[in-house]
Amino acid sequence: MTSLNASLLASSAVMPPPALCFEGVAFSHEDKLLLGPCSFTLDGIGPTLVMGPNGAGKSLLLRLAHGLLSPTEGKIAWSGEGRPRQAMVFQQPVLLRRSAVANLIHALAVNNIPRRVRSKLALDALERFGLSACANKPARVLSGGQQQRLALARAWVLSPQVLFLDEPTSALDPAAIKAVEAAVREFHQRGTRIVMTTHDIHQARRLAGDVLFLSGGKVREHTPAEAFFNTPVSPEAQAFVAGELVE
Ligand SMILES: Nc1ncnc2c1ncn2[C@@H]1O[C@H](COP(=O)(O)OP(=O)(O)OP(=O)(O)O)[C@@H](O)[C@H]1O
Repeated sequence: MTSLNASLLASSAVMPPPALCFEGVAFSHEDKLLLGPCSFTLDGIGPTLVMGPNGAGKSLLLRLAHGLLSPTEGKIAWSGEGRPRQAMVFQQPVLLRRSAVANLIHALAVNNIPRRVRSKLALDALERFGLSACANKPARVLSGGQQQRLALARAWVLSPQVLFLDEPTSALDPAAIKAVEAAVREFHQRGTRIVMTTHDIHQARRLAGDVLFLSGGKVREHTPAEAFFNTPVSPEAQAFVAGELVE
């Protein structure tokens, strides 16, 4: 491990992950309210799993939190000073037309990591994610599972304090899902705040520390995972956990 990663790791091990606070946040488009207004704070250890039916507003919530969209009302705040280091992994990985290792080196360069350590950090991350043999292959010819692991490796090299994952496993087979879930756990153990959407209730049971449940653009419930799965309170969450078709 390089001293750069070691020092980032040491700092994230002692620091609790930054808390995320939505205060009356809403997002409208062409006068149509799509999300909120919603207020909640993610200050537990997580991982936070964001669940709800299609169109509930899960991706919008993640994009707002990550800063890809601005709320039309309300405020999004982080504990600590400024914005934390954060990364996002999407359902379809967004990779550059270059080799796997070059994708990681590019991410390090964009984040001002010194040139002399970039190759070593990139190769270490590829090894960590079982991608050493693919280092020089074009990223876009990798399998779906390999591409998703590459997207995770790219997040990993940046030692994010917060990682958003938007349905990262919905296009993957069971073996690839297992690899992604193992990586999510490792980020979490490293002290990264995880906020992840999924449609897979079994996956949520495996990973969640707390659940944020949305339907119709509203946050219906935000509770520890055990309470959500055993004693959901809102009628929408009760129906969802019971396996009924919720709109
Ligand atoms: N940038 C945008 N501008 C306008 N409308 C949007 C935008 N992003 C999403 N929407 C709309 O907002 C609603 C919520 O979409 P969102 O993608 O957040 O749902 P979701 O819960 O993630 O759904 P799914 O489970 O199908 O991915 C949808 O009606 C969608 O069409």
